[in-house]
Amino acid sequence: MPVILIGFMGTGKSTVGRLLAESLNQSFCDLDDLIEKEAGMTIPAYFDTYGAKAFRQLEQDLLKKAINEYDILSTGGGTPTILANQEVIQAATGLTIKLDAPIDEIRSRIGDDANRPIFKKLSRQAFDELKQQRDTMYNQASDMSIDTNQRHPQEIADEIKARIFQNIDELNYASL
Ligand SMILES: Nc1ncnc2c1ncn2[C@@H]1O[C@H](COP(=O)(O)OP(=O)(O)OP(=O)(O)O)[C@@H](O)[C@H]1O
Ligand SMILES: O=C(O)C1=C[C@@H](O)[C@@H](O)[C@H](O)C1
Ligand SMILES: [Mg+2]
Repeated sequence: MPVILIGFMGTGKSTVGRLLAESLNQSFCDLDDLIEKEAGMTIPAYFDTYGAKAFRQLEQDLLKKAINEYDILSTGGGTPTILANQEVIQAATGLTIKLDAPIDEIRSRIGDDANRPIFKKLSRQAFDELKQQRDTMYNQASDMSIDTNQRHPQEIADEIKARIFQNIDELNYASL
């Protein structure tokens, strides 16, 4: 069953997705990594060179491709904020899971990581507001939400694994 991880930047989508794929021995794609590979440059360099609109278009094109190719897909923090991407995610047959964390925990996790152009450019207040605004979209696009605060990424991957097996059991039971 394909798993799509969504959520605000710094909630651990890339970290947990990788661990989950390793533990299930399934294929994994990190959409941001795929974008960087395809573009031949880092995301901040892509934003600086081509702008946010071009970035979102490339992200959308690669989301459509990757969603059918991989078992576990970690999206970028902004992926579900685009309507067309929400539709692609909702049309996928797997489980879409929102990862979450309190805003101060997110701030301390991403700290001065220069690889997140949106974080770098926003004031503290604007960053808080962006999370609130985006949370509504993540909630709409996901089947379940997991609070990652004070939890090791491996523990979160294990919880997702348990939820996947629970889901498969329920589907099998329903088809009896
Ligand atoms: N559960 C956790 N507890 C503490 N630190 C974490 C946890 N999960 C991830 N981290 C750390 O937080 C930082 C951001 O994690 P990660 O890159 O996985 O987030 P992301 O959701 O993929 O962000 P983005 O949307 O920007 O791609 C990393 O330094 C990672 O090691
Ligand atoms: O929150 C966002 O809009 C982003 C998050 C990152 O994963 C990258 O996709 C990029 O930096 C944009
Ligand atoms: Mg990531």
